[in-house]
Amino acid sequence: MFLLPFQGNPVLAAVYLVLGVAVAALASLYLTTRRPRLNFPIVGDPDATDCRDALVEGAILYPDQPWVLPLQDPMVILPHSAVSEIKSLPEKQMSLNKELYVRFLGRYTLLGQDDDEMVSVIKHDLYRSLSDVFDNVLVDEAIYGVAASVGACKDWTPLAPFNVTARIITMLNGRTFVGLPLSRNEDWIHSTIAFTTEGDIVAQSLRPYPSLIRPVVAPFLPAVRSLKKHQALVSKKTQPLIEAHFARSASEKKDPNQSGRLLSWLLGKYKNGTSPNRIAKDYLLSSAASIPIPASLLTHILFELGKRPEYVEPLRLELRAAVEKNGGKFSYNCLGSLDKMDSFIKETQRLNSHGLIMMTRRTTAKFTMSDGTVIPKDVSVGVSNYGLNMSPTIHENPEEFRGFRFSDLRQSKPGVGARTQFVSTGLDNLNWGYGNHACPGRHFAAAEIKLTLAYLLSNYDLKLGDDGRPDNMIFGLLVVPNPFAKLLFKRRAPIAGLEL
Ligand code: HEM
Repeated sequence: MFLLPFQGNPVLAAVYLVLGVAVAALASLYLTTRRPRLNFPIVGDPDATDCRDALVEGAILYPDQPWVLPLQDPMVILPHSAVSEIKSLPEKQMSLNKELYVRFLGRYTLLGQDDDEMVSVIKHDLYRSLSDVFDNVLVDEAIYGVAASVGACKDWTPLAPFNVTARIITMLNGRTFVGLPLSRNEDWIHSTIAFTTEGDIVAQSLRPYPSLIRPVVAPFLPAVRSLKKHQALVSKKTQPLIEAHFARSASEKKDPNQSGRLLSWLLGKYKNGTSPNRIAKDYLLSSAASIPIPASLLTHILFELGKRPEYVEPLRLELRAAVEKNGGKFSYNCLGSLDKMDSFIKETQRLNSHGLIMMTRRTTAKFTMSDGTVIPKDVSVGVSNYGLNMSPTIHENPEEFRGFRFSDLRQSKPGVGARTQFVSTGLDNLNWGYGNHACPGRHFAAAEIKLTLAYLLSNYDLKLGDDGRPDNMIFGLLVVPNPFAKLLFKRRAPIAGLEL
């Protein structure tokens, strides 16, 4: 019989085990740090947590050529002119999913895993039915969500706006995606929000380990276990809905009042059936895209309104006029009349965009740019969004917050209309991305944000606390509002047609 050298000797076995792990760690370290050689200049401090200075410096030093931002996983910053070259490239050339999977450790966080069915449902079904979903599902849920999340506030009441907006957005999404009663289930709401915020903690806690070691370490990390728990809960709670869907007749499935339309559209894509785990994954991936970013933007909007109370009355006047014009009722029809609100939201996004870098992709094949520059395979690339949002050639006095910048522009320069809407995408506006991956949920997001803001403005006064408008928090490429900072809310007499 073949005998292993340590058999029967526990001390030797332990030595072999330690040696084995060390060799695996070294091999893994070698493999993970063995990156394609990048012959581009490096700009910025590898230890900086805020890359804005590097983006400004890089744009001055190398406006027309790629340079490297020395993140832990370095990123090649491409010149703005590259946007039109990369915007429509297929996954086999440049991949958004691969970038997400590698940068955010998708094996553990799910990010970057395949969710084509869900993307298609958001891009096509949800977009086509938006006005119907808005009037029959979202308005009712906004009334419930705002009242339940902000509360009575008879006197000035301090609340952390991110908690409020994340709950409201989660309820609006949930009502559209899975319907009542599940969408208001507290465990469901908690797990959905927690999944989207804890993913980053998982990525951060696992990133320092070499990739071969991560599967060994991961099961012991509390953050990873917690993420798995949320996944399991969503999977368990979705199962009866999936069974009910497949048991319903074709005519029942077409019922416009049927709850949880998005789930129904999604299940329609899985003609040969699917599993609760797969649906949970689709749902959680879409939640990662559709909860933190709109909730953060709404939070920034509330902070900006607290800082600039002079905008509140003009926005309320516009709301009142829109509702009156629409027969005293707030519905999807009103959104087209909310020109100032659209501008205020877009200006807030411009100065607080969640991404300092956009068009982030990973090359899945060698890529030769039109000027002959070669980007090797397996390289992370992106374009400075901060540079565009702060560009004086695109925005007059870019440092200045002008809430009605875009509505004024639309008035004074007829013809710029479509390009300056909040939902517009373009070469000069990457806040939603651009090209084949441009955010497919942006029309839905804009509708949710306007709806929530309308009910908040109508029913509450708000003001900043003594500490003023809190600074944003910057983590590498990401900008988030301070989730702990508070705003004060107080109930007011509502605008007719926008009561809670
Ligand atoms: C203010 C809110 C939002 C912002 C600023 C935003 C922004 C973005 C950006 C920048 C991208 C990447 C585009 C690219 O790299 O070219 C993206 C992708 C995506 N977004 Fe959004 N998003 C928002 C809300 C939403 C919502 C509400 C949904 C779902 C209903 C959603 C679903 C998605 C999906 C599925 C993708 C991936 C698209 C693909 O793989 O092709 N987003 N979003």
